[in-house]
Amino acid sequence: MVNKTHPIRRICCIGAGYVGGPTMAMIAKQCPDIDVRVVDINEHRIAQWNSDTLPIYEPGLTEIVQQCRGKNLTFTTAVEESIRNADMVFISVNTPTKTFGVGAGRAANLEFVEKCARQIADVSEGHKIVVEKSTLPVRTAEAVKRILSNSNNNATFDVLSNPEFLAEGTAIEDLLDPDRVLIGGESPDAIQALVDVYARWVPRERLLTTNLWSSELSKLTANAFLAQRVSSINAISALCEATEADVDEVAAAIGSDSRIGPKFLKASVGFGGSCFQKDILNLVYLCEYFGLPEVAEYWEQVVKMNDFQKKRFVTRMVRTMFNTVSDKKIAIWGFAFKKDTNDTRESASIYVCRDLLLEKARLCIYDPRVGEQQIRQELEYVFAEADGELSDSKRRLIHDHVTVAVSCEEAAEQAHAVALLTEWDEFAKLDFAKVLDSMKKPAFLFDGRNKLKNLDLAKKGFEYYGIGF
Ligand SMILES: NC(=O)C1=CN([C@@H]2O[C@H](COP(=O)(O)OP(=O)(O)OC[C@H]3O[C@@H](n4cnc5c(N)ncnc54)[C@H](O)[C@@H]3O)[C@@H](O)[C@H]2O)C=CC1
Ligand SMILES: O=C(O)[C@H]1O[C@H](OP(=O)(O)OP(=O)(O)OC[C@H]2O[C@@H](n3ccc(=O)[nH]c3=O)[C@H](O)[C@@H]2O)[C@H](O)[C@@H](O)[C@@H]1O
Repeated sequence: MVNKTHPIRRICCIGAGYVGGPTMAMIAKQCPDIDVRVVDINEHRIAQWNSDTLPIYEPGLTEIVQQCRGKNLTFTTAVEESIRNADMVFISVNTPTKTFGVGAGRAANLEFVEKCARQIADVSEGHKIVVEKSTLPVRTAEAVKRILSNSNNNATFDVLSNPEFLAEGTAIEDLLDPDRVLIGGESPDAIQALVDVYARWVPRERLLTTNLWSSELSKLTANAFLAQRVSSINAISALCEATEADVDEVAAAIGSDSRIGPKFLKASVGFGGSCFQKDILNLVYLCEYFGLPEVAEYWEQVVKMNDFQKKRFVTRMVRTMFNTVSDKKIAIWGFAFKKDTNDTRESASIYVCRDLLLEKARLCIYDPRVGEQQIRQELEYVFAEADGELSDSKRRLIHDHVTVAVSCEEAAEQAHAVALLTEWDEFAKLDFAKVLDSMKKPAFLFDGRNKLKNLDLAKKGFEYYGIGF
């Protein structure tokens, strides 16, 4: 159906999530001659993509979607038809950590990727390029190729790996001006076809081409290195608190060494997000699988340090508040895993809230982009048993001890403490005299992002504690 060296005219992306949606919107914007179809089995999500309120919050995304939707960008549940008509099919489905069976808690669950590959094999005709956009364990393309080789209609395929490096909250900036786009593959024609798509707006020298396995492994490695930097500075933050050093000063001092660099050295209550932990655990699993237990242990420490940092934050709160937070009202400012996103997956807030609830604190949670239902779902999920069931006692604990506020001020009203857990800019713009006035005294403020550090809140009457000083 498609000549191997033809330019790409029709793209189908399976998975309308945080990656599929923005990535395809950017391709549609930059390539008006390419018809881009984003498909998903989740009807609700597709309906949201077709509405005025997109399923994900990402600065700049709505404008691009509105510009292209109805022209060369379509969101649809017509999965098979869209695959059949495409020259190039991106697989951008979720690859969560396995929760059952072999590799549970570590390996990536590739069920959804495999289903996509089977569906592509079933419905395709002629020749197609299949692009792995999801983050996958190294050597996954081998399995994808084997599945595709059993096509119903003798279709032929090239498989490429094109991992995505965007960060949430800055997805549009990252897609518009990426440090690099990585394309791994075996067929020079297929690689060139994808290079030609990105070359419409990304300078050629930033389009890196590698073999399949390097590309797959580079994605896991990039996330592992990034997360390692956060865990490293967080480890140092604990030492700073014990020694009167200031972690932000240490970060600035080491970051000005050009070999270290200043980015990703912000100490925090711990990294969150759907990928860092998942991808490192996946790397750990792979290392164990390939008989490299020392390498596995080395990387696992990054996740352990992150867990320690979240626990340490709660322990410090409890100790500071006279060793008990039972029945104390604590305002939680921020539930998303970072600012400028509505994503709460693996957010440090979830774990801080869980541990405070186990101490029987009363939580009043506010996040500018996360609604009550999502907050309650995350808390129910974190308290669920291994079989996914929530016990009555835990349901009651959440029900009786959690309220959700519509503003920071409301959350802080009559609170014994505030815990700032997401670095939303609006938190630094509050009238802190008013906040102080409304709180119980001493008014404790635990800043898990050092967001308010420069506001001299200690001088203004708060008992102010940050990270790493
Ligand atoms: N969230 C992020 O910032 C980044 C994520 N990634 C990777 O990209 C991949 C996707 O991540 P997200 O977009 O965050 O996931 P997501 O969970 O937001 O979206 C995945 C979508 O795929 C759909 N889906 C699953 N199976 C399907 C099937 N058989 N047919 C049609 N639709 C199907 C789901 O319904 C869901 O809407 C993951 O591998 C992730 O590790 C990579 C870079 C950044
Ligand atoms: O594969 C992925 O999913 C993506 O994961 C991260 O992106 P993301 O998780 O969206 O956001 P980051 O900006 O990396 O932040 C991750 C977490 O680390 C925390 N963080 C980050 C940087 C820092 O200095 N300190 C710190 O605590 C953030 O608050 C957040 O909780 C990577 O930055 C992306 O390149 C990658 O594509």
